[in-house]
Order: sequence, then structure tokens, then C-alpha cells
Amino acid sequence: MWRSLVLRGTACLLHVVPRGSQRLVQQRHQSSLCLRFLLHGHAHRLTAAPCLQHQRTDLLRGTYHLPHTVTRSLKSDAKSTVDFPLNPITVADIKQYLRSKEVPFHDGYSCLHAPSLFVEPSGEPGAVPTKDTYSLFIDKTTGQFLCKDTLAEGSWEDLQDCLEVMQKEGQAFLSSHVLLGYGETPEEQEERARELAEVHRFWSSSVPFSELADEEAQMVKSMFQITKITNATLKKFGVRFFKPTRSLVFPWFGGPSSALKGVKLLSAQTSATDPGAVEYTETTVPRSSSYHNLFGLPLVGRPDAEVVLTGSELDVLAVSQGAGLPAVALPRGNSRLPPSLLPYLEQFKRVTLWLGGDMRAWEASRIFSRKLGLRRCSLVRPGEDQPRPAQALALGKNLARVVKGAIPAVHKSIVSFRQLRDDVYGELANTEQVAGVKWSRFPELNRILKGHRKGELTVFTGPTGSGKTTFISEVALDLCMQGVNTLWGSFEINNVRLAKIMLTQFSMQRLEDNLERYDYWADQFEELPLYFMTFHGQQNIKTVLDTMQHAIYLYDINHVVIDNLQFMMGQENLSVDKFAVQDHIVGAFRKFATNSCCHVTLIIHPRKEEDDRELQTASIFGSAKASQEADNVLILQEKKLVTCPGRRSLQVSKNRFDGDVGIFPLDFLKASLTFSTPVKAKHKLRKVSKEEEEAAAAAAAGREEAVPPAKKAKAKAKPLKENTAKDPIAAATVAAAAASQRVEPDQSQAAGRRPALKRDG
Ligand SMILES: Nc1ncnc2c1ncn2[C@@H]1O[C@H](COP(=O)(O)OP(=O)(O)OP(=O)(O)O)[C@@H](O)[C@H]1O
Repeated sequence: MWRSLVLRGTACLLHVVPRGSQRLVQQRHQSSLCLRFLLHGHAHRLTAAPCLQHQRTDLLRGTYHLPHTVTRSLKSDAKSTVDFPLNPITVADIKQYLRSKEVPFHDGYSCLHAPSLFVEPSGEPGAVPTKDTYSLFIDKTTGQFLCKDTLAEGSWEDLQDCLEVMQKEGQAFLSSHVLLGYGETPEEQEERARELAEVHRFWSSSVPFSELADEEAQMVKSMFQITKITNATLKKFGVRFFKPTRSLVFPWFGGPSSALKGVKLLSAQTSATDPGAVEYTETTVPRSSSYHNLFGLPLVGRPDAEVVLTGSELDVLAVSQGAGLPAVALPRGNSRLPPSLLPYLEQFKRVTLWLGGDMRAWEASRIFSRKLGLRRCSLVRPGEDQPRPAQALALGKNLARVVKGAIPAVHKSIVSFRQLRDDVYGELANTEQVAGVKWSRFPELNRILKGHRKGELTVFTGPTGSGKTTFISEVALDLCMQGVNTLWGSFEINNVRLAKIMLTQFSMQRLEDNLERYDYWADQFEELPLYFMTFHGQQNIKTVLDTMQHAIYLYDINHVVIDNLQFMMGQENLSVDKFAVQDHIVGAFRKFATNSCCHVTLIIHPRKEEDDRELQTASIFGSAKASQEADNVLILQEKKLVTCPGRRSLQVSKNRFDGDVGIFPLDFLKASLTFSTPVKAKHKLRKVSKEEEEAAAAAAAGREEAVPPAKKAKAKAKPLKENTAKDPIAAATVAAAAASQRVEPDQSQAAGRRPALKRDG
């Protein structure tokens, strides 16, 4: 059911990275078309394949060569945009097609395994390859394929096209050489070469651990709180030290020749909140959206049937040394499990997910286990006795016993309190984490709502043109900057306008007047886990939900924003009962939020109210269904008084989590399109009864204190060392310098080319 929903998600999604990736999507579609063209009578060109770089131009001119969407070099970019199947498919369709083409396959956990079309068959002609030599992996959910031997990859349509061509030509295989590198523009090739040079520059200027003097090695280990990790373990995993930034360097070896493809630099600084702990900052080359390393994988033997999946490279070292088990680390910690990594995890019969020591890691492990196949997954429940692996090793815990005690991911249909007991304890012992992700720009929201939680539905309303989109954009951006993977469905304003608002809010300045800073900010903005649905105007709810489900599979989306319900529904249904339609849609979003463990924020216009009246929960358009289904109801109140025109307040009128409701004033900075709470406001969090709601809104509006915008702008602006924007070594140096001088972590992050991911120590 989950899978079939995903497969129907054929509408378009767009990653925040618009430039190269959009171009790539175009190229991929063109190449698919080209291959189909070939199938209609020009297949003899297949073996020629000259001048791959010029295919696109040739295609436009009406000539063609070997077409294919498969690109190795741009693999990761291709994955971060969306490669939707042109026609929805199911795993049954895939199997049926393979059978019809007489392609042998067997059912894996997340993929079907088949002999690769891109490898010359060995042995006697016509000999059937054995199952363990199958190296073509077809994702059961999307149909995307990967040949592990050659790294050729593409969509389900591409695979079908390849098989058709092979059959028509009577070929036993397709050479991968003619497939790789297609579609890259000279600029993209240049960018890739530059990144690879950077990787080698880092790698060759860093020192193998074994070459560090004993004293220095000890000092580095203390800095990273890994004193129990032996030099032998560090050597085994090829970890190096980059002195200029005092960073550990983790290599990414991959591909058929096990070449160096990338590096991750990890620096450590004392936590601002807990002097006994360290916070890690990581930088990758290539950038994180293209960094697909499962660190530790080259050391896993082919016969190994068990693996521990961790959230960091240090955890891999700890599990390997402490439990003697094979372990790999997800490239972006517990924030994402990209489907492109699934083929590499197919060989394992048992996967133990030990992604960290907090509730966020626990939630992630439950979600990832669905993708990996519940039956083979076991989860390590975080707790005092079971912190993250590196910490467990430091505390002298028995890591092998922790892994052995992991609980099966499969849920039972009926449970008693005995099975729930540990879950309940976990919630009681981690109230702060259970309350969700805190906003960094909206402390008042933290005070009232306590945080942003997965699986909830928020309904947001406010008068027409009052700033709903602008406000919710900043609220969602704030969370996204903290690693909440976000998907926007903007049905009213187009994505370019929305991205412009968000970029302005991200940079906190009027970019129109600072165009020379555009690339600097855009480079950092690109790194955010932010995606857009490309719908505009009226859209069928089923298509929207399928797309959302698809995005969850591809990008582990945690927050979907729908702006707004009225535009999505359109005006066409006026003849039918509009309230009933809206109720059905609200119910569907509610169900989606709960079942997919994803927060949904729904913007709904209010009914027409008299101009001078504040809104209340009952003002939401439609029946009471929206406010009943919602976990949170937020209202942007607009003060209409002549003395204070345009002043807004945010009212939380429903909070199912702990019942606290309240209202606080907002100031709007037009240049940066940001909202902030007036600095000296005397507003307090108050418990407001339902009867008091309306009166409270009016009263709160009268308590606001004005703050000169210039003063706030000064308070908000942080000095940035923008000269490091294009140079990761310089960026890393600044990060390390910031660490050693105990500069605010935010500042050191901003100094880098990309916002680095922070990890708990
Ligand atoms: N607090 C504010 N004060 C003044 N102008 C604002 C404020 N918030 C937003 N704006 C501006 O008002 C305009 C409309 O904002 P926005 O599109 O966010 O409103 P909306 O409530 O989503 O509109 P709609 O009801 O059409 O969906 C924008 O130009 C925005 O920059």
C-alpha cells in the first residue's frame, strides 16, 4: 500500500538546487526521447556512440548518437532532483516486464536483483549467470536502476529502452563506456574536475594517523573525545588528520577501481551549552548533496551478512573496534537515507540501526527501517545505557551486547503494556526531545508549542494579504536550516517567487541591492534539504498526496507545507458541497501526517469577517473539521487600528501537545522579509481559555512595544567572513580557527562555503 502510493507520485518535485540540476533533468528526458527515437528504426547507431559530449547539441540539430540517460559523474545531482517514472509502476509491473523479456531476477529487500546488461556475460554463450553475480539493482519502489559493476544508472524507462535495444540488435550486453559521461556540459565537467582536484588536495595535504607523533595523536583524540579508539582502528579505516583546520579526514573510496571520490572533514569544538561535551562540524567535498559515501563499506567483506548502520564515521570506528562487527555510516547522519544507497545494503540479511543516542535518531531508525525492509532490521533504542556507539565505547560499554539486544523493527498488531513500557519510559525521560525541534528565530513559539513534532497537523490562517506566506516561509526555513527536510506545495505563488522570499529571509538582507552577494548566499541555500512541488493552481488531492509520499521515499521529508488549501482545491467545485470536499481533503492530510510520521502545515484562508474583528479558531474557512483534526491552530492576527497599522501578532489557539496557548506580537522587517518579536516586549505566555481567545487577541495587540527597525537589524546581522565562500580549505580553516577561539558556532558555520551540519557530541 505504502509502495503503491509512492509509485503513483508522478508529478514533479524540484530540489532547491535549480541551476545544474534542472538542466540535467532536461538532458535526461531528452536522452530518453532520443533512445525511443532510435527504437523506431535507427538502432544501428547504437554501437557508434561518438562525441558524447555533443549529443545534446546534435540532438537539437536533428542528428543523434548513442543516447542514454545514464551518467556516472552526475549521479548524485540526478538523485537530488527527481527522476519520476514517466508512467507510474508497481513492483508487479516491473517483475512482469522482466519476465516478458526473459530477464532472470530475484527478489531482494528493497530492490530486484538481475544480471547486469552492462557487463559482458562470462562463461559459455547462453549460460545462465548465478544469483550471486547479479549486479543490476532495480529499486522496487521507483524502478530506478544501478549496475554496481559499472555504476551505470537510470530510470525504469531507461532500463526498458536498453532492453528493447539489446533485443532488437541481438546484443548480449551494452558497453558501459558509451554510457558514462553523457550529458555533461563543459562547465559541469570543469566543476567536477575542480572538485576532484580539491579532494586530492585535501587528501594529500593531510597526514595518516600513524605518522603523527604520539603526543599529537593523543591530543587529537582528546579533542575529538575518541581516546579509546586505537591507532590501529584509525589506520584500518584510513583516517587522516588535516593540520591547518585540525580536522579528521574520512576518505570516500568507491567505484569499480576503488578510487578516491571524496572526503569528509570533521572538526570538533567544545559545546556552548555543555562544557563536558563536544560539537562536531562537518564539511564534505564534493558538497553534501553529491556526497554518497557509505563510510566503512570497502572494509565489509562480500560474505558478511550482518551490518550495523550508524549515523557517523566515528560510530563506525567504535562499532568495528568495540563489537568487532562490520559497520557503515550514512553520509548525512540520521537526516537521510537516499534510495541510491539501498543497492549497497542489499547483501545484508540483518541490519542493526544504531543511528545515535537521542529521540531524533530513534525516529529516524524507525522510518529508515521501512525503506530497508522491516523484516531484516533491528533497532537500538537510545537510552542512558545505550548512547551513540562512539560514546558507548568511551564509557566502556559492551557494544556487542547492545547490538545483540536491538529490538526487531517489525511491529506487532496487538501489544500489551509490556511491549510499550520502554517506549513510554523513553518519552518520559526525554521530554525536551519529544517536544520536537526548537525554532531558533521564534523563541515565543518554543515557549507555547514547545517545538515542531513529526506526525502533527498544523492549520494556519490569517486575513487575506496579511503575510501568511511570508511568515510561514520563515517558520519553515528556520526548521529546514536545522535539518528538517522540507517539501513545499505552493499552489498560489510560483516557486521562483517563493524561493526568492526564502533566500531573502535566509540571507536576512535585501538581495536586490546586493546582487554581488547572490552566489555566496545561493551556494549556502542550495545545501538546505528543501524541495518544491511544481504544482500551481488547482490540483487533485490524490496526485498531491502521491507526490508527497514519493518525496518521503526519496528525500525523507519531515515537513510538508501546503500554501494554500483554497488554491489547491480551486473554484470549480462550487456546485458540489465545498465544505464536504474541504473536510475530505483535511482528513486526508491528517491521515497522511500520522501514517507517514511527517508534519503537515496547511494554510487555510479565513471566512469573511468584519474588518475590525480579530480572527478566532472558528474563523477558519469551512466546517469545524479543520480545527478538530489539527494538532495546532495558528492565527496571524492583523491589527487594523489607525495608530498602529500593519502590526501583526501570532496567536496559538490550539496546542494538542500540552494545551498551552497564547499570543505574541511580531515585527516585520521589510528588507529581509523577516518577522521578529519586539526586543523589549512585555508579552508573556499566558494560558487562554476558549472564551477568552478573542479578547486575548485584542488585548495582546495593545501590549506591543515598538523597536526601531534599524536597531533590530543591527542585532540580527552577524559578521560574516564571506571571502571564504569559494574555498573550502579557507572555509575549513576559518571553522577551525573559530573552534579554537570559541567563536559562536553559528558564526563559524556561516563562514564556510556551505552551512555545515552540526552533530551532538
Ligand atoms: N507584517 C507585514 N507587514 C507589512 N507587509 C507585510 C507583512 N507581512 C508580509 N507583508 C507583505 O505583504 C504582501 C503579502 O504577503 P503574503 O503573500 O505573505 O500574504 P498572504 O497572507 O499569504 O496573502 P494571501 O491571502 O493572498 O494568501 C507581501 O508583499 C509581503 O512582503
